Amino acid sequence: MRLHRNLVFTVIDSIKLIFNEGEYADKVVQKALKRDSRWGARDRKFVAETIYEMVRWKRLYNEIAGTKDHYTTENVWKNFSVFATLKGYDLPDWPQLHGVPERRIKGKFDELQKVRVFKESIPDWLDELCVAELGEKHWAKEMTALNKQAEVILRTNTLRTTKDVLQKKLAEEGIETVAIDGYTDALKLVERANVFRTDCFKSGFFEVQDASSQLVAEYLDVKPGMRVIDTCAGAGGKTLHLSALMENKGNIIATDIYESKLKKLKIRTRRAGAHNITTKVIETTKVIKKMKDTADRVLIDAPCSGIGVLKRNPDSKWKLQPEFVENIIKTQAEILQRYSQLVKNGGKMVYATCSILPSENEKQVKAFLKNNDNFRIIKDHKVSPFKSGYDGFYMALLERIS
Ligand SMILES: C[S@@+](CC[C@H](N)C(=O)[O-])C[C@H]1O[C@@H](n2cnc3c(N)ncnc32)[C@H](O)[C@@H]1O
Repeated sequence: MRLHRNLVFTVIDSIKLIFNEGEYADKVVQKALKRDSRWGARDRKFVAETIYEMVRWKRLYNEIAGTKDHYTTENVWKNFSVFATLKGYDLPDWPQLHGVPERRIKGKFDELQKVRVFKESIPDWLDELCVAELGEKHWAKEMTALNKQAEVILRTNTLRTTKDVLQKKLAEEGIETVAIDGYTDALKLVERANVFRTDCFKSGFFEVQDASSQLVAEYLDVKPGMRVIDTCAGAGGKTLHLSALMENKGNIIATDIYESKLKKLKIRTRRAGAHNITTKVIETTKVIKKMKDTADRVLIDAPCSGIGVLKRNPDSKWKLQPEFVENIIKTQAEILQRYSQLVKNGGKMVYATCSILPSENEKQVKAFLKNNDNFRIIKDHKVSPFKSGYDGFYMALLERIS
């Protein structure tokens, strides 16, 4: 396999932005892909996947290359040479790649496979936390799954089209997809492509949304005509899904503490043709108080550690801090308590996270039920990245009974 100069230089520049400037990997990848409009699908795949691989395997590559956390251009090239050697690329005769110790790299890689924190390329504290929460055997499987590359999954917007029509139209635009068993509206891309450039996207025929995430809105058991409050709506991935499930009838109030996120939701709402969504920024507790006891359904897609989506956001491994996880667990308990008050008697609520830690999931629900005997749990569902092949998620369906 050959390496192409302009693609590799794009990767090197991107890695410096992520590691030295703290920029988000997904944003950097998006920017990198815009660098040269002549790049074909294979070039784009190389750039995106190499950036993600170098972020994902940062600790392992650092250990092999002997590089530390400050990424001088020289160190980034060293890490890249580890990547290229392990992936079996022929190293070209470029000055930056002179004297790469290929045999030593392979030997060190084999040696490090015995130590999980290097083998899986993960910070010590995160490994310890997950072992404590899940047990070593379970965590080892999840970690391996979370280090795989994320696939691109679309959710058909049934307000605009059907899954079959979408599949045909995307094929006409050169994008092959397959349906996935058990996920009603999902289509999986056979090969990575820039779906945002398609006419299908511009026409609002789909949203990009992981398969596991597509289970959450369905779990809420909404019906057309209901009053639904999506409390942590963000940019509205699940709000839009709720709107489609409600066939554009009824009323969805999408709230968040960040106006900027709700602004993005408004843009997406227009493209999707969703007419039953209004947005409300939670500036004070009054916003919530006014809506007390009014909702048929409440979705709490709570802020979380994001450990279930490390596959999609490998840079979170390096950005996440133990204090953040501790604090977010407290926030989740508060949010669950506060927003449960929106549910009217006989109404239902889903508490969901994209984490696989029991302390963010079933333990939160258990503690909530202990303090709120006016709610009962109907069911819950843990989505394991290892078993499903998609993101890790948790969802619990609760009902207000008095
Ligand atoms: C997991 S994300 C939501 C993702 C979104 N539901 C989607 O499907 O695209 C959690 C959201 O909760 C918001 N948030 C954090 N604290 C909050 C609070 N106290 N009340 C409401 N929203 C909050 C964050 O801004 C973030 O957008």
